[in-house]
Amino acid sequence: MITFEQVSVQYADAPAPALSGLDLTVPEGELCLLVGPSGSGKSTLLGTVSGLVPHFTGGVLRGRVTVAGRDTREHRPRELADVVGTVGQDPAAHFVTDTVEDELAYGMESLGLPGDVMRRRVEETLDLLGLADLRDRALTSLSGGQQQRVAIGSVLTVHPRVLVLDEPTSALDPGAAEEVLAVLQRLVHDLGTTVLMAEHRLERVVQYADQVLLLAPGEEPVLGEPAEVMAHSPVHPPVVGLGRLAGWRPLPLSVRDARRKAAPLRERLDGRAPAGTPATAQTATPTATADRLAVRRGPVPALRGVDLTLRPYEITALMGRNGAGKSTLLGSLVGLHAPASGSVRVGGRTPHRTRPAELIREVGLVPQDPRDLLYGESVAAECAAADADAGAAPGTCRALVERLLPGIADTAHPRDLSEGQRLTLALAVVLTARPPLLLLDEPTRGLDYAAKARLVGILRDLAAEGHAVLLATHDVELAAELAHRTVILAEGEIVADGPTAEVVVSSPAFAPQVAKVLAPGPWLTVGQVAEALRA
Ligand SMILES: Nc1ncnc2c1ncn2[C@@H]1O[C@H](COP(=O)(O)OP(=O)(O)OP(=O)(O)O)[C@@H](O)[C@H]1O
Ligand SMILES: Nc1ncnc2c1ncn2[C@@H]1O[C@H](COP(=O)(O)OP(=O)(O)OP(=O)(O)O)[C@@H](O)[C@H]1O
Repeated sequence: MITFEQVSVQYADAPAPALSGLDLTVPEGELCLLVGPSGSGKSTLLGTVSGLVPHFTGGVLRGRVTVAGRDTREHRPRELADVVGTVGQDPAAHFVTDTVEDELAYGMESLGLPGDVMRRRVEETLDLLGLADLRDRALTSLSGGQQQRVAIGSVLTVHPRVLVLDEPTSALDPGAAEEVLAVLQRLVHDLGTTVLMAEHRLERVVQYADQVLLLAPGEEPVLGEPAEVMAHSPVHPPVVGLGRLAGWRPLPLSVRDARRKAAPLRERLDGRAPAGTPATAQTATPTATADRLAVRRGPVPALRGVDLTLRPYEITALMGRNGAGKSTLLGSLVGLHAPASGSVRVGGRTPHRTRPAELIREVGLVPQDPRDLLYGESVAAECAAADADAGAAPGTCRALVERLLPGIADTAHPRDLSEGQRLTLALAVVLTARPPLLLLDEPTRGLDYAAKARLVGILRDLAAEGHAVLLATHDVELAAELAHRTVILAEGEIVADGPTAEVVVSSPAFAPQVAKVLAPGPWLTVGQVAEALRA
């Protein structure tokens, strides 16, 4: 269905090709998962299929890519729209209408489908993606995850033969991610749709893949059975890490398969406990507090009666369904939203009444879309500005970028960076200021496991020095790895608040893979298990 013949892509000014030597076929009716480190060329590869590369991105495409027999270099994306549906990494950037319902219908309208078919498919899709209550809403008023659902829905309504999806679950809560993947699997099995999908959170997707295509810089692309590729892949989900550690063959790809093999490991671990996270200073003066905080976003009561205290030395994960109010809470802590009632204090100040120049000494936010923070013309300029704003020694920000994700060019324009590279830059800009309170909104989009591990290291160091960290995330593995404490929001209210191990294990939606495999044991991460086995 999709063929690549000797494909390579070279962007202007880039030192090396983003993609080279790609020679393979994705058969009809299969779900092919594209994996590889940040910046390895996944989005570029997807772009050659949807026609965005090189028509919209620039650069030179060599070789030939065909989809359903059409050469993507000779057909612009519009002329491929009846066969290929594409969801990019930044859904909001590609919306063409103003409301949810119009957006879902738009693709069908441009293909001239009959009105009754359009009506039916819009209704089906609203239900399928949990969007029925939002049908009349302006797209700009949606939360990040709600926008991503609309973007996925708008390509599903067209029933294209090929779906090209770039990190389609990155902003989705765990439940929604499972639902979307179940829908995709049904399209593959029942309608013979071909799906090509890039994703970093392999724990969510690898068990649905028929084939895995691994890209790694400087190495030949590898296409194969998921279990075979995972046995050697540098990026792999926790269940595979556990399987490799325990020597399970064949390698399990799902929690269910791993549980079947786990009895001996559970016995070996019996009577041991994970090394506890160091106790935090409960007595320290709070860094920030919310007191009966209520915030409205338009007509929506986004936060209701929120009581929260954030302390130095503590890393807190903020979790909850799409639209639960996570971004709103982070925004309130940096003064973006005034309380409707109740109060919020950060470093003794009231954020929405504090001048930005003063507030940045108290609190820094890495927003859900890192573009909101980046204005420079190059990586070097952005870093120099960050050093100056923070009064940090020249080179501080650049060193942080290098530590998080090595190899990003100084001269690159932030606009041209891969998703993970851009997030890395935004993280470094905020970390340069070393504010006492650090807020991160979904900080692992586009990041591979190695970059995530380095981010974990940096945040742990900051917490150990007395910074308070609050991260809103759908990444249950990250929360398990990093957070001392987990707070769960539901419809604007806090419904759970306690030590991460207790909060996440008691909830199937938020439990990490290792906890599910080794339940009822107290284990959350592969690292904890490895350490216990060494001891
Ligand atoms: N339009 C462009 N101009 C110049 N360089 C680009 C452009 N788009 C991407 N690149 C570079 O090409 C390389 C591959 O980027 P790509 O977005 O394909 O990676 P990726 O594997 O999708 O990364 P991520 O996992 O972070 O999304 C990166 O080094 C990136 O900086
Ligand atoms: N301008 C607005 N008008 C109406 N409703 C809004 C507006 N802005 C936000 N909302 C709603 O407020 C609620 C909270 O949004 P918020 O972005 O805080 O959610 P979230 O928990 O961060 O979600 P996600 O996980 O999807 O990022 C959502 O239901 C959202 O649709």
